[in-house]
Amino acid sequence: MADSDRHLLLSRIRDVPDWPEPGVVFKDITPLLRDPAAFRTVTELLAGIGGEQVDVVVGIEARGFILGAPVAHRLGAGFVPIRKQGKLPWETSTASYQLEYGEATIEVHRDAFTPGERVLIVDDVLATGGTVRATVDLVRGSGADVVGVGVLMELGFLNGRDKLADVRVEALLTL
Ligand SMILES: O=P(O)(O)OC[C@H]1O[C@H](OP(=O)(O)OP(=O)(O)O)[C@H](O)[C@@H]1O
Ligand SMILES: Nc1ncnc2[nH]cnc12
Repeated sequence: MADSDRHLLLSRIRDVPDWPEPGVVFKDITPLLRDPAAFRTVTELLAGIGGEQVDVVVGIEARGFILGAPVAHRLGAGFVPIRKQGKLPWETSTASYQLEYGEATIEVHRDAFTPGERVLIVDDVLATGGTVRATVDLVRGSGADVVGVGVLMELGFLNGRDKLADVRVEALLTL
């Protein structure tokens, strides 16, 4: 990434100390989304991680939807939402995991993928890696192939990659 792009993105991510609980420094991307140049830059760079052979982009609720959908559009791919428990209307596959601040369960529709489809997973933050690990397992469990994971930022000190040795993970920024 160009230095100018890196500086632009870093300048649009706001640290919010002690949110949602004491001891967590929350990385707020709303200033980045609000800035057309920064938003477009992130979308283009994440699409570049996928390359040309992506059939489906998976976005993880909620911030992964905001980044994943424009990436899918740009790649000419479909979009599949991975949602928090209880939000999807049809039959689902489910996975649970720990977060930096709590615990969560995610779901995907059982017919979301065709076996052999090439999937790019998109999210805003890789922290402890639990969310992406659960997502990779859901996608693979349906018979699709994960070609990579693209995140806007990785919180390196939380060692999320330790859970993801079997998948290609690209972060635009490492903090
Ligand atoms: O690597 P991990 O430790 O699993 O954490 C990363 C996840 O945490 C945040 O989502 P959150 O569950 O807070 O949901 P939100 O996007 O709805 O705020 C973030 O958007 C990632 O999805
Ligand atoms: N510190 C953090 N900021 C924003 N999103 C997160 N997801 C997990 N940890 C996070």
